[in-house]
Amino acid sequence: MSLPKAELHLHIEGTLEPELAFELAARNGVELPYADTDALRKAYRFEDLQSFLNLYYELMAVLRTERDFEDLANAYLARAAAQGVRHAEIFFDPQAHIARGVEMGTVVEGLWRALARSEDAHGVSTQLIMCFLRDESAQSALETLEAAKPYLDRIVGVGLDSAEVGHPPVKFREVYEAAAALGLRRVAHAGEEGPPEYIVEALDVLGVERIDHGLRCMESPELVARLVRDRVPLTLCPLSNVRLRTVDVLADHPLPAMLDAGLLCTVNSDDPAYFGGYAGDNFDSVQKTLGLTEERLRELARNSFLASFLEHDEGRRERYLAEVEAYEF
Ligand SMILES: Nc1ncnc2[nH]cnc12
Ligand SMILES: [Zn+2]
Repeated sequence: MSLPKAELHLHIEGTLEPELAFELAARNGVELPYADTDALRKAYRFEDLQSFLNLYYELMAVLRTERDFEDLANAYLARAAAQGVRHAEIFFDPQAHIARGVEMGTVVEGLWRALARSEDAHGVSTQLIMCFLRDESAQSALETLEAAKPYLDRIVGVGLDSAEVGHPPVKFREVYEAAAALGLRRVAHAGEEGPPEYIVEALDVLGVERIDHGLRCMESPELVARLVRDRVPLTLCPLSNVRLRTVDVLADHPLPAMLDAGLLCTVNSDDPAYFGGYAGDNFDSVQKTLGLTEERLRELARNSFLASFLEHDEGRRERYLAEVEAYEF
């Protein structure tokens, strides 16, 4: 669906399509333990978040040079643009690269080469959000923030991702305080597999402005009331939820109930190469399977721009919002 939208929950490493993975593997002399792209695609059957993360981290071995990160981001931006994405706030996972001997500068500069010409090349404005891996130590997150200091003009905010359960937001209090002091915006994954309490903690302890996923807020009417009252955006990823078995089938997804409750929901792709669709595909799926009306779809698109970090550029936000209103289904 080409309805104009902002994508606010997108891991750039999760856009690595099998074809590009093999191309980069050949370019860098990296051996992949899969015979071909078909064999790799067959591995895309996940039991839960961890089983996905295992493959996600394994395939990152092919990303080694600035050019690799540039090619990765360019491929994503072209696909996103074709599905109506007008603005993308892009997550990246520096610790997963630094641990393999790929420096912060290689990652950020490589991504930046694509992002810097994205508006001209694809008509998509962009921002970068650096995520901390929550299954790594708090000390490692602090070191990562330190390593990012030379690149802060290219990074709008920080996020928190990877294996959720057992790694509550409070573990990262210090690094989020330091990030806030540096003027960085704050978001965090919470309530994907973890309990509603993690959402509360992300808000109260980490001071986040948006919750990534946040699905499990629906278990707490009190929390829903708070999220509605404070207009806290949730960056939902319906196809991801099905593939990672957070919901059994898309028809059971709580998105309609969440919209009815007055939550500020957005629809995003998370790791589109792995979960069967980009942003527009996610919109198509919820329209078809959940029967969302055109007015609801327009609301989701509007929300995506309202929840974006375009604050410094109100003119642009207004232009995007006008495009949403003018869109003809
Ligand atoms: N859906 C997700 N949840 C947590 N960490 C992630 N890293 C990449 N995708 C993720
Ligand atoms: Zn995610």
